[in-house]
Amino acid sequence: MDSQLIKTVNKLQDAFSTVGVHNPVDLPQITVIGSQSSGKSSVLENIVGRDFLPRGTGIVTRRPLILQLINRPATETQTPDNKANDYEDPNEWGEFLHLPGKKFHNFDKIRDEIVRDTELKTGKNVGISPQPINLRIFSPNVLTLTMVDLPGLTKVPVGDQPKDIEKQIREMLMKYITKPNAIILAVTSANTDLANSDGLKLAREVDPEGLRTIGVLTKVDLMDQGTDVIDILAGRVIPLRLGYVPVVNRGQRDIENKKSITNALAAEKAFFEGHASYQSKAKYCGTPFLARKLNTILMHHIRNTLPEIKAKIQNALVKYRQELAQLGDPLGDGSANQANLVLNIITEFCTEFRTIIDGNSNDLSSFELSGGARISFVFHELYANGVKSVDPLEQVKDVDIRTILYNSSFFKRFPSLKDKFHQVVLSFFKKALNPTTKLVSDLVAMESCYVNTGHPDFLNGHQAIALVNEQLQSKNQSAAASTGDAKQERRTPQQLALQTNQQPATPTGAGENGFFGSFFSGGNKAKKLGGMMDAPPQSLKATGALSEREYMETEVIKLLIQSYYNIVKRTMIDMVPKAIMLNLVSRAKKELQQELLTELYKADVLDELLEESEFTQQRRKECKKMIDALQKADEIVGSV
Ligand SMILES: Nc1nc2c(ncn2[C@@H]2O[C@H](COP(=O)(O)OP(=O)(O)OP(=O)(O)O)[C@@H](O)[C@H]2O)c(=O)[nH]1
Repeated sequence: MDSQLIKTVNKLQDAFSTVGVHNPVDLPQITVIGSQSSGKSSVLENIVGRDFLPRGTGIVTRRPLILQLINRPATETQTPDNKANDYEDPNEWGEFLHLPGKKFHNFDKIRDEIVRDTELKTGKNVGISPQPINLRIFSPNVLTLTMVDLPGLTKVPVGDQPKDIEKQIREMLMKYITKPNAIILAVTSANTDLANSDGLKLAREVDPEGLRTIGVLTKVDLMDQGTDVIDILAGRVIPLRLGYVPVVNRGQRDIENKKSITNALAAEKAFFEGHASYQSKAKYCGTPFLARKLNTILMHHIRNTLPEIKAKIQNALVKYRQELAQLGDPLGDGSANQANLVLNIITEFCTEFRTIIDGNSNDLSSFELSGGARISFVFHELYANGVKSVDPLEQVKDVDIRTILYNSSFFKRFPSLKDKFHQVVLSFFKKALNPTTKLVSDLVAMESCYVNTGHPDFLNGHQAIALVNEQLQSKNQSAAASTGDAKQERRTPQQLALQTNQQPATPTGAGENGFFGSFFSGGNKAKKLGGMMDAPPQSLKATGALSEREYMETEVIKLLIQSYYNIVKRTMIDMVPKAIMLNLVSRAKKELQQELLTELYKADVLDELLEESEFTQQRRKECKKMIDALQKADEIVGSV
């Protein structure tokens, strides 16, 4: 049952390794970290009992190695205890996930394959890669256990290694050890100061209380005479809840002399049993104890986390199934589905378009805003205020955003359809824009070619003169206040008449066609503005001070022009949005759908339009793979 649990997690690990995308379930595993040359590979090899890891200088471990050890009782004839590394034991073999079905009985070949596949993914001797190598070792001599060997923490890049190699390695290790279900095996050589241990320092960042970190002290044999690791083991230096295990691996010389692991393990046992400091606790020291301890810890950990893993698998399944449903099924070429799909997209698009337009025209304030902005463009002085008053979110409602997102996800799936849609809609609006622009410029031309002086809102001559007179009077009064009464005496009788709103018999020498004539005569008030300007009553002085009469004439003309413009502005404000509504908006509402149908709903373009984007095809594959893996995982955890 116990090793069954670990095997279950191994199967889960495999199930997710094939997916190639982020594993949604954080599986319990032992991650090995430590500085370079601290002895990580030696510890792993001792646990396995065979030499199979690459050795050399620099960063040897450049990709995570997920090592699954599976205890399997010997089924073949007895094999020697102390075998050479290339001894092909029928009871012991390794299998790589990337080479399914191929059994490696020769452990030298396992090492070669690790080197080969590492170089394949990362290049020779250069970078590191987070893509793991999955190796499963079956043996009667191992305890069922899963460990992840990670690159050693290094300080200085060597050779052509990237300059930021330290950061890259750190980030990769962090990714593994941050997961709450990771048990951290922090390897530190006993002949260095524990406080400076890179592995322990990193572990503390993610596990500050030391709840899921196990310390392994290597090179205990290399410690100075008279020193030992007893204080560390007793938790008096850096306490860890899971404790420390001291080990003795083969030294460099042992490796050069091809000392077998069997002999090395025997030497380790003898070392602890014969050492004054460790003799009494020898059964808590050495590699076999470490392997048993790891097996127990991992098992407990898996048992505790299994319910949570089951729930996570279920949740992830739901999520991926939903996403797959949203991506839709791949469409067979030329199927009736294609035509339906395009028809649906066109209908939905046009319905949304109309809803947005109708929604805005119902909402008077926002309609005025869009109409107003357009008019402001025509009438420059309103423009700035109009633009300033535009609140970009006023017309964008949450539901519109969701609609656009929904539509764009459709379009994300079919990029050609999106391009063609865009083209058709754009050219439709371009076509509709011509008559709209023509209508608006005709409106402006109509206003500029003829002024209706009989318009009920148009200021008449009497009112204009009275207004100017008032202005003049207040101007004179303020001048008199500063220079005495002399100025006031200069007022003409005519001014006085104007001031009392009396109608003078002949306004300042203008004839019947004169400037004020048409207003005072009370005859046909409709006159061409050009005609009014054609015969100015007096030549106005271009320079120098104006006489009061000249001043009055000028002011009256200005007032009349203003009055005329006010009427035109109101007309434009009223008419331009109507012109736009008529030729652009209503027409689009009525005809856009027909245009889209004519251009896009054609058998001969459907295949091209519905070519799915790379993203959709890729993501569908990923989702399917993930669902397969999760279903397998669900079955695996269901069987425990
Ligand atoms: N004497 C002695 N030497 C050891 C011990 N553990 C490791 N070594 C030696 O230390 C060196 C580094 O050991 P490795 O196991 O390669 O260390 P590593 O941490 O895997 O190194 P990288 O993968 O390069 O980071 C080798 O020469 C080992 O023989 C030990 O307990 N005692």
